[in-house]
Amino acid sequence: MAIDMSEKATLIIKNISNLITMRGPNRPRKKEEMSEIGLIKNGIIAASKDKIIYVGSGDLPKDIEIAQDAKIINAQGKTVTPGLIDSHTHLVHGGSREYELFKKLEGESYLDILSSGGGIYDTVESTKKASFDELLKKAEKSLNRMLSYGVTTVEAKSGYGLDDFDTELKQLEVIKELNRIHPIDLVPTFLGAHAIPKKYQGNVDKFVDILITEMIPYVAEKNLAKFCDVFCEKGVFSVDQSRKILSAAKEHGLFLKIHADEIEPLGGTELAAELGCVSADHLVGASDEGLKKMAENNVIATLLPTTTFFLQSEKYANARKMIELGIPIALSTDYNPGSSPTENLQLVMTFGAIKLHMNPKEIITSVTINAACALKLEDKIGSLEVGKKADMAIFDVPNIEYLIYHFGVNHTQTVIKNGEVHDIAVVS
Ligand SMILES: N=CN[C@@H](CCC(=O)O)C(=O)O
Ligand SMILES: [Zn+2]
Repeated sequence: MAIDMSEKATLIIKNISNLITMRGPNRPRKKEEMSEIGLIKNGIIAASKDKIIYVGSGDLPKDIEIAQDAKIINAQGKTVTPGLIDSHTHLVHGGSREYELFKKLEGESYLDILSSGGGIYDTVESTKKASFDELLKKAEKSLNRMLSYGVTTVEAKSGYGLDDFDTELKQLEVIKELNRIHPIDLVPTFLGAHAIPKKYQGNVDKFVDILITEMIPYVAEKNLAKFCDVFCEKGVFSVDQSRKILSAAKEHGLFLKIHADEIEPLGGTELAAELGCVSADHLVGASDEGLKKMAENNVIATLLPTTTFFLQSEKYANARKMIELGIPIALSTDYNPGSSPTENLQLVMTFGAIKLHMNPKEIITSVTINAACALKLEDKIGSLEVGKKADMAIFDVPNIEYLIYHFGVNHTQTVIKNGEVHDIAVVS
């Protein structure tokens, strides 16, 4: 096992029944690699402040110095994984849309609700009305929940201001502030192209122009986002409009994501391959041709099965076909007030098994190293290896199969973020 003896251990987790390291190359894992989780039985892991300095089994080598006030955790009977990564969320928003669930139960579709001025537009109004502090407090509560589920890094999008740039910026500033005050690391994404603003419904190209010439350059220049995203969907942004927006973002140095073929097979998957998006997300309606192109161009598929569930759709993304084609998969909550109001990534993992037919090892890969790659953070997080961040979750479960099987509850006992210990109240 690799070892760094230059610093004293400040945290040791020992007697770990199942230590899931995810060790291996710092790149997206595909095909059979998605089932290589680097399991160590009777594992031990040591960190010096926020960095991992040792990963192995049995005892710590004698030559590692232990700090006097080192924290030692006994993880007998437990399972330890890299801190989970939620790589697609709409974390910062005002209000809620519980009424929409019941409209959908009465037969209205998500896109019907959106085209009649509800859905995302409803949240745009609530987010405009909410103060910076109100948005901050609400998102902080969600982040606390996410941390409690074992999540240590979260992507967060704007997208509830649209043409109201001040609201878009307010969301991005809230994300920046949360990054400062909350243990979870946040990765900001600009999603001004989340719906056609009501004012531009007859003139979408004008809004695309504003996005390209004003909003994206400003967001990039002020370093307010790492990624740019577009909702490419029937009745929202077309493939051509999405191409224009994402190409401009690329020119301004932003990495790309796309909400692609979520409901209708429009061609967002093909566009993701053409532009070299880091990830294409949703993909329920993706064409076989589009998927082949994604595989050829190393685009990660971020799948969001709780969204499909909550939209009450019969058809889920074809994860097995994607894995067969060599597309790396990340799994995420898509936490948002309309189509996936849950912060529970453990629940998403269960959906990964039951609805996407992924095996437990593929599922763990999808919420650790592949999710890290979907955020371009694979050099820092996603696996437990010397030199990487001390971000880990200790689950009170005998194996990862159990974590996925006993569903809808929280199995986290302790979360380690940047080497800091956060105890989570579990019922045992
Ligand atoms: N589909 C577009 N955006 C979100 C939903 C946002 C909302 O409904 O507020 C999604 O990824 O599911
Ligand atoms: Zn989304």
